[in-house]
Amino acid sequence: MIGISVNDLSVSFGETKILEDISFNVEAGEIVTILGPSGCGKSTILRCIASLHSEYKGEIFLNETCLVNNGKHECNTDIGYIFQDYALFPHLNVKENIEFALYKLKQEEKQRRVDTLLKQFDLFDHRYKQIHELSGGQQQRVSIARVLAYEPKVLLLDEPFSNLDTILRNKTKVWLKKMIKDLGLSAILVTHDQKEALSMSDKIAIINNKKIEQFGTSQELFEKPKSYYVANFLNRINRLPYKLVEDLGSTISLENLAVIPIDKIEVTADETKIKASILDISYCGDYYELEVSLDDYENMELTVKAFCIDCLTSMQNCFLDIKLEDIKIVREKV
Ligand SMILES: Nc1ncnc2c1ncn2[C@@H]1O[C@H](COP(=O)(O)OP(=O)(O)OP(=O)(O)O)[C@@H](O)[C@H]1O
Repeated sequence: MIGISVNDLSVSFGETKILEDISFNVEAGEIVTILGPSGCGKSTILRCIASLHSEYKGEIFLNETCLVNNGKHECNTDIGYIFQDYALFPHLNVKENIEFALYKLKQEEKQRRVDTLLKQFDLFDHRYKQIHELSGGQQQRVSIARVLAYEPKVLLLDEPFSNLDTILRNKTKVWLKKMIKDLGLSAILVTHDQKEALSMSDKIAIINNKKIEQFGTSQELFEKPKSYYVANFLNRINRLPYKLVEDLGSTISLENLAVIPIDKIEVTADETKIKASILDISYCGDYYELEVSLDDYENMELTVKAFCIDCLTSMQNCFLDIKLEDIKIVREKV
């Protein structure tokens, strides 16, 4: 199995610096997700690892082997790159797309490998179809099968679910994660979808302002975010007033912020709790989302979830139960 090390990777396009001193490791067999907003440089990291972009500072290792940063685009067959738009060959059918990179193999071995993949990816009955005759989900399966055909040890996945609808997306996530683990591959997934990152990854790197703001297991980042940016990226949170935290019996220094996930605030009829005015109620199916303002804390506005509206004393006011143990203290800036 192959692990990946990215050490002090910096990339500029012209005068504009996109990435600065990016370092992280993917242990053999791990799935690591790079998470960040559009344009923050996620795909650029993958492109550097795949040697599709070679003008960078820093070093990238596959196990002990340094990918030589010599300005040349060299194809490394240990690495499989699954593109956001699938990048299939439109003039070839499904089978021809999958066998494209296997030209060095003997016909018999090529046939065996392609047939196995066609069956494994549920594409056997579609093997002679042209790419435009396939659904988005089928095209995506062809793009993954085509890469797995040459048996890479490392998979780079650039937003592989972005063209799929919600149902297919969820099914494909489970399937792809199992396949990566079963084959013992190391994988780097790029996404801007926090739920996808949390459910797919062993570890997550969150990019902010050219750098990795936090790197760790999904659980670490979700439960112990270092900064407001990380907390806000992974979960829906409210910032709480300093005075409220003090009134609950704790203290907080001025360089820190107190935050709480929106679903950790309980809406109650208990008048001894924190009084809030209701600004808006939205029906969200299995819960209601309330926009409220805190009457005793400079009318700071919060978003909270209520699971029924019978619990509201009126449609104008409600009371909020906020527990100290649910409050996270994060740094405003790392
Ligand atoms: N070849 C290039 N020349 C100039 N600028 C580029 C080039 N490739 C990427 N960029 C710029 O670098 C930045 C990072 O691009 P990149 O595609 O890595 O972002 P991303 O985080 O993957 O975005 P998205 O989530 O929208 O796909 C963007 O501002 C982009 O415009």
